[in-house]
Amino acid sequence: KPKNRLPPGPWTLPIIGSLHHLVGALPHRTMMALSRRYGPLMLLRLGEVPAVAVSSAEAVALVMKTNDLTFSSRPSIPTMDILACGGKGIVFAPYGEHWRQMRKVCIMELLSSKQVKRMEGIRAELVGNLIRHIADTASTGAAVNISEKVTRLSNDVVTWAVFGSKFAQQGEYLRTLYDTLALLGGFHLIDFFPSSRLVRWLSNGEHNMKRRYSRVQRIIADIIEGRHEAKEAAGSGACNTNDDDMLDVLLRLQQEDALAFPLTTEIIGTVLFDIVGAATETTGRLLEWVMSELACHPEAMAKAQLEVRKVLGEDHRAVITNSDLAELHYMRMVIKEVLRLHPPTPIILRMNQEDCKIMDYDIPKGTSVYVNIFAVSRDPKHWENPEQFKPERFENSKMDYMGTCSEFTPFGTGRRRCPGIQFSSSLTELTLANFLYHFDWMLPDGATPASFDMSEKFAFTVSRRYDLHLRAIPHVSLKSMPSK
Ligand code: HEM
Repeated sequence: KPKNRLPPGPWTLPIIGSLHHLVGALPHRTMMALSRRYGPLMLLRLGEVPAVAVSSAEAVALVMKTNDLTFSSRPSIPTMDILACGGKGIVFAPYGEHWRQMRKVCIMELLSSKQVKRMEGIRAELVGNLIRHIADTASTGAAVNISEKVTRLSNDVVTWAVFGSKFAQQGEYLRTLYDTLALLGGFHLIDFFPSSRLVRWLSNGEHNMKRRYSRVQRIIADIIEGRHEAKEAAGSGACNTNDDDMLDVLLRLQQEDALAFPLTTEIIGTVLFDIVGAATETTGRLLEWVMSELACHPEAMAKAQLEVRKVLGEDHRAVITNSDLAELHYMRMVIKEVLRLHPPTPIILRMNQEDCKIMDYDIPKGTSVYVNIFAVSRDPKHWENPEQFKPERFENSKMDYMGTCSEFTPFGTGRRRCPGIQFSSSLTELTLANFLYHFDWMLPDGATPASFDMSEKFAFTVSRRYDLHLRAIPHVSLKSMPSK
């Protein structure tokens, strides 16, 4: 067999390969810098694991569109495999019949337009609570920790969508989920030397992950048991499928037993973990970066505020709902520009199920593929002044984030594209419109846009390194804040 022609890559060391280029750095930025030197397809040897980094729109189109089916699996990584739970969920599951079934359930039942609509009143209530809380903080003259508030808001919305209103184990469930996700974002030697028994013996990454994940599954099993008991106590007359949260929907499908792969408690627990994990980290991060960029660009902030206040009227509207938002074109351009500069998941993980040739290079079956969408959406070949925050670049442009344009794919593209776009956009737009309508925002004392720290922290998603604190000055009279 002729020798494979592999993509070029940075110099390697014995045993650790290219790991020394990446350890301790922000991987999306380091990979971007390396790819500018070695090309849009770059071979990395992460310990004993061969990986290819994809860093241009042309390469994204070939990998995620032309060869979508070939590259629609996820790599097998020891700590991640524990969360994949033998392929029972969605996010980490390898491509196959089981994933296809769960993806269909996700799109048709859990994240359907009906479910997003069902959450409308709840979103408005939770955003209203936050606006009131910010107004209270503003009246004391203290700064608001935006990072913390938007993370909690997105947690509350998604847990409500999944489990209904507050449930007894919510605190414990979210704490364990966050611990598990934090562990996933960490560095584990075993992920780079999966065949080494010595590393497995020395490293505690897998052990810790198993312990935390089994706690998550136990809590879910308790919640499900409680739900069954409550249903029995309420009797059959209490069924109203219009009010079903995601757990109710899955339990109904379990009872109907019409799926090719019957839903077990473990499968339900895995899917719900995937959805809560995928939703909370990303939407909170996006809102955090939107407010950071606007605070550093007062002219864009003023323009967005003017638009919201003009479209919604200056008559001190108390509650803004999703149906009010259709005309907020500039605000949507701001969101796109932030997704371009700060995609919450800057690297998408894929794996090819077959040998494949891309740009004349061979990508052997089973290679881990790191699609660096961060590098792609800052590529000077496609973006003028790519490092500059300029929402106006989307003016008169048809470019959206639905995966049609390979140079801008913050939600991925192809078969594995994010199924939560509508869920996420409706919360992002509603929250931002309320923030802009009700308050003027200022950097905390002493900070200027030029000196403001915008450094990043990578842990699977990219957040601010330091929480964002802003001072809120109510724009409308406090009397017109959404009432309790
Ligand atoms: C700003 C918000 C969000 C961003 C930027 C984002 C981004 C992404 C990306 C890049 C992927 C991988 C796509 C690929 O492989 O091509 C993904 C997958 C996924 N996302 Fe999101 N996401 C967001 C919000 C959400 C929300 C709110 C939910 C659920 C309520 C969600 C559920 C999922 C699921 C289940 C997958 C796995 C899909 C699969 O593997 O088939 N995401 N997301």
